Amino acid sequence: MKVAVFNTKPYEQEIFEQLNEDHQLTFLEPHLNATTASLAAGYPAVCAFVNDDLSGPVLEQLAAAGTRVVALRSAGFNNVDLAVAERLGIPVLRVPAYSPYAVAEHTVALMLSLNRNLHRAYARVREGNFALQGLMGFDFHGRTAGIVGTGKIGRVLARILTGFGMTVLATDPYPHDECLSLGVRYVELEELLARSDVVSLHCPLTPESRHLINEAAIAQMKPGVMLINTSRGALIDSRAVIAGLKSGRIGHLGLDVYEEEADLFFEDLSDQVIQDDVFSRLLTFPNVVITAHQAFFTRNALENIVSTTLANLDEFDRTGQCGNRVIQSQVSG
Ligand SMILES: NC(=O)c1ccc[n+]([C@@H]2O[C@H](COP(=O)([O-])OP(=O)(O)OC[C@H]3O[C@@H](n4cnc5c(N)ncnc54)[C@H](O)[C@@H]3O)[C@@H](O)[C@H]2O)c1
Repeated sequence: MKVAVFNTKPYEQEIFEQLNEDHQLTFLEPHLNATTASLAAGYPAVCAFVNDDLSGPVLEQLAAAGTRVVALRSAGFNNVDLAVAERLGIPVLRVPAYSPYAVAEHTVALMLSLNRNLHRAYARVREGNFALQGLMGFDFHGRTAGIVGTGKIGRVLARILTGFGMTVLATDPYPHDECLSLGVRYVELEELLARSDVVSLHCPLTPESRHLINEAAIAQMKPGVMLINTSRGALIDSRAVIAGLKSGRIGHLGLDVYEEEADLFFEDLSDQVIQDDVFSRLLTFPNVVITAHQAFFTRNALENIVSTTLANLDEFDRTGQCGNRVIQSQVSG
């Protein structure tokens, strides 16, 4: 198929070129949005990433210019207006799993960095400052972790954290046998928030889960809680989290995602003034570590993303269908 691959970075292009056999791929640097959608004219397939805009108007433009299928290089699809895609007859394909280990391990990297102040220790030692004042952490062993969403990533995290000797609580509308056999106890969100020393988010972003962590949820958390979000930015109300950090209710915050990340992440903005005051405030706290949506970013995961994307396009090209198609009625419940 002729595929317009939007928002390509050199590291992905290299892997696409290694693994592609059958498709005519055109690599485009710009993000997909209402201004750039015209670049896809004449391409039956559009390949897009998490920070591309697949809202209704963009999908309308793509359909009018001949797009027949959208292949996402991601698991999440909250950037797609599925109702409009369905109405236009554009199937949306995704990569449901590429490496839950990559994201779960990055979650643990954030937990350990925050707890042991590695981000501050690294800078201090390079400056010749070998004092320990302010770097004291705590043993994770014996503490309680709360995992919100025990899907593929949450389950890997549960395995790692039980290995640390933590008590693991979880909340998920669909409790999983693997977690139960690890000794994970499923509780309501309120109990999880009240009892956990570490709260880590691994549920999808839906209209229901938007701002799941808001002022009221933060008020229920243990004083000094560590909050980690490697799922989707808008699960957290950033302004409420800033208030929680200022009051000390939140003792540590680790973010790999941010609700307004589309204008920031994946680009080098180091010589520009950041216009987002909420994000800039988050950067000022000593007990906050932010990474720019890199939890997925391992070679294993990228190879899986690319090979599954190509296989999705193959299947669609051959059969007009795809097992990895996102069906709105199956995800909105
Ligand atoms: N930072 C990254 O690089 C990165 C990479 C991949 C995925 N993600 C994010 O991680 C999320 C989890 O991925 P996954 O592969 O484990 O997904 P998954 O679909 O396997 O699991 C999601 C789980 O969340 C549960 N859930 C749904 N709504 C919930 C709610 N309100 N409260 C509690 N649980 C709820 C579901 O029942 C399911 O068990 C994705 O939705 C995606 O947004 C981030």
